[in-house]
Amino acid sequence: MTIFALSTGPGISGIAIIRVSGVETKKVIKLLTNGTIPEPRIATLKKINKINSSELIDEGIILWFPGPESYTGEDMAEIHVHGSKAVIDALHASISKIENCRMAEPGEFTRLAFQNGKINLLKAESIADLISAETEIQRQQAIKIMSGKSADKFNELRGKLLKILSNVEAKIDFPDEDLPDDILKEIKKNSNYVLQNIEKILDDQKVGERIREGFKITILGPTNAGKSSLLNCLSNREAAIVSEIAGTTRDVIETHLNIDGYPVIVSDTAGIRESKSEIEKKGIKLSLNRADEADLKLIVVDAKNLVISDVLKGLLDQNAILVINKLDLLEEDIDPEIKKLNHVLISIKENLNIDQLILKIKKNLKNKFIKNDNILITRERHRQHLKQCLNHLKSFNEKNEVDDFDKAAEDLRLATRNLGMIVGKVDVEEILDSIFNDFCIGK
Ligand SMILES: Nc1nc2c(c(=O)[nH]1)N(C=O)[C@@H](CNc1ccc(C(=O)N[C@@H](CCC(=O)O)C(=O)O)cc1)CN2
Ligand SMILES: Nc1nc2c(ncn2[C@@H]2O[C@H](COP(=O)(O)OP(=O)(O)OP(=O)(O)O)[C@@H](O)[C@H]2O)c(=O)[nH]1
Ligand SMILES: [K+]
Ligand SMILES: [Mg+2]
Repeated sequence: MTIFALSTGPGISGIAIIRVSGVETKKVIKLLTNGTIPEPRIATLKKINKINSSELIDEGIILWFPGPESYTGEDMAEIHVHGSKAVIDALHASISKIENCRMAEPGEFTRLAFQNGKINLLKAESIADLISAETEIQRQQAIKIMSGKSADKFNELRGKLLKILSNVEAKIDFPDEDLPDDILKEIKKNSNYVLQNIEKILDDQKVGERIREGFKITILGPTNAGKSSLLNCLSNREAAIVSEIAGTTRDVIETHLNIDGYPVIVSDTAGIRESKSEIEKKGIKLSLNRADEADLKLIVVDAKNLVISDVLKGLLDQNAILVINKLDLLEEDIDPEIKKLNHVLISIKENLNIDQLILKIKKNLKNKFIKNDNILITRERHRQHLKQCLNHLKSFNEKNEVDDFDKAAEDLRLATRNLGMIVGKVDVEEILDSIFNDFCIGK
């Protein structure tokens, strides 16, 4: 099957690129240009006609990449045309008429690249991350993984396990021969090395995932404290409705920010109070769920009504900042007990001390992004495989008895398999759909 898709973004653009991959690629070029195949990898200007007609669609540039030296490893072509809906539609319609040509699924070009051994699974995922990167740090992380350092590390660890496995299997094949002491020592050394490396990689404060998905800040507090006002103030736009009516916000409202290159998702939530309204109660439940997931909580309270409920007290941990708002209305001193908490006094109305709050947020953020190791886990999938690997390795280490060699070998095989799945070295067919469905079309 030959696939094709628009690889540049949708909407009007100066130029659009349609990519083709598969055995019929040459035929597609010939039929569209009524002519010869350009020199490989040389941009060549051509008149592009409707199939089986001399009606001109557009003048465009054709790039011909004969397989296997192409992105997917198959024969490929790029057709660069003017980026209008009409040109793209006409081109799509023409290519669809050619036998065995169909529109590509999301991520299908990259899936082919993986299946044809051009790239490993980590690289495929990081290409998707690079395409959706919005901030500098997200771009750097994606490029780092694309360059292959993490994959090298996982392959190195897997290699060590395979080495152990071959020794253990030798013992199973020749049960009468004891493993020499130096080999037993080597096995112990290597399995501990892998174990410690994985433990170190897992002990990462989820930095990689935070960079990929965004650092989660949740605004919480009693009704009318100014939570929605704070969201609007931080994101510089009217994202949420502000009113003097208590209970205005019911749903969670999110905005995406870029703070010094760090991706941040700020959520405004329903004010927390005793409520009889079923809708409001649902909103409050959502607020508390968000509090659980947050990397940082901004607990907003009204300076003139400084009672902190038990629920809010429970949320004031080391990942929380107490934001005392409406400083402009404050007449008396603040309770010294409250002053002991990690707090900041602001007025959104008078724009007082907002910079202090942002500084505090940045400090918290930067602390969370510190990481000494180069190996970054960017997805839950990687974490799960590493945890499984660790469990099997621990179970392997517990088996010292001579009779347990069979079971030990099985533990090792499973540990090795889980490491292999991260990079895509072993059969991962069942997880490919879920990985590539997140891609955009044309990639
Ligand atoms: N026009 C265009 N720009 C693009 C891409 C593309 O496909 N087309 N890319 C798409 O991702 C990225 C560049 N990545 C690419 C990766 C591999 C090959 C490729 O043809 N690889 C062959 C030959 C390698 C070589 O000659 O060095 C191969 O791996 O065998 C092309 C682009 C970004 N820019
Ligand atoms: N005086 C004063 N009023 C403020 C300040 N910040 C917000 N307000 C007002 O406080 C009221 C409530 O603000 P909101 O942002 O809607 O409060 P909220 O916490 O989102 O309220 P709910 O969504 O109902 O829980 C509005 O009338 C705001 O204009 C401030 O710094 N000073
Ligand atoms: K309100
Ligand atoms: Mg609100």
